[in-house]
Amino acid sequence: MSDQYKKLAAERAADDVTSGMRLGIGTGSTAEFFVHALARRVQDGLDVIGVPTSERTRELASSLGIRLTTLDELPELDLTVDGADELDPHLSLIKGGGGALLREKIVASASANMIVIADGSKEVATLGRFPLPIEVVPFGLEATRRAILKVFGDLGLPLNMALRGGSAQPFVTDGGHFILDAQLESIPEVQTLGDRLVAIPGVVEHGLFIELATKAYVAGTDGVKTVLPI
Ligand SMILES: O=C[C@H](O)[C@H](O)[C@H](O)COP(=O)(O)O
Repeated sequence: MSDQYKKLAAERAADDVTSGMRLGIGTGSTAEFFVHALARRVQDGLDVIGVPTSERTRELASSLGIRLTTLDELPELDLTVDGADELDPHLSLIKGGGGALLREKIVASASANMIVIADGSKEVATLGRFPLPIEVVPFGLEATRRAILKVFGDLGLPLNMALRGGSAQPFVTDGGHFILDAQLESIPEVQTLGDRLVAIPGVVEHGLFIELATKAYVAGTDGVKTVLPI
């Protein structure tokens, strides 16, 4: 069922794309529906150029005939369309469930607008039910882990964090980093937490996307609704 809603939201976002746009193209199962919808429009003559947010998305978009480039070639984009693991009424997001948060955040930050596409299960009043992905450099992992836990302790958050993939075979991101997933239950102060995390030297990025999304299409039994940040 949720696949059907992901597809509906993705197709609505594809309708917003106009010829000449420079597009950031997201990662994940919802973004894949967008790539397919966009490819159909490209086959019908839509002229766009895209910057993918992961190798996975690059392969899919390229195989479907979408013209691609890199952010170095095209450092300013008109619109990024991407999924999310959670979105709140301010359109603050948790992203990175698929491990692509770093490139996704760089691409979204280089875009004038960002549309989030999601099924209704991703909507929450307060972020935190979904484990927060934190991308870290492998060097000094244990020291970085302790520094992160210290931040959680200072902010009264649960000290509950796991290395994605496990220590025997950690998941490695496109950038060659590891991911720590923090089960925080509820994050009342997203900005404070984000600021404290990026101040830790071993932290590359975290999955909190704050003031990046300009609109969301959220699909459910009542169809697709447009959400603007409050
Ligand atoms: O790293 C992955 C991305 O942030 C995804 O956009 C996010 O995890 C949502 O993925 P999905 O659309 O598969 O639920």
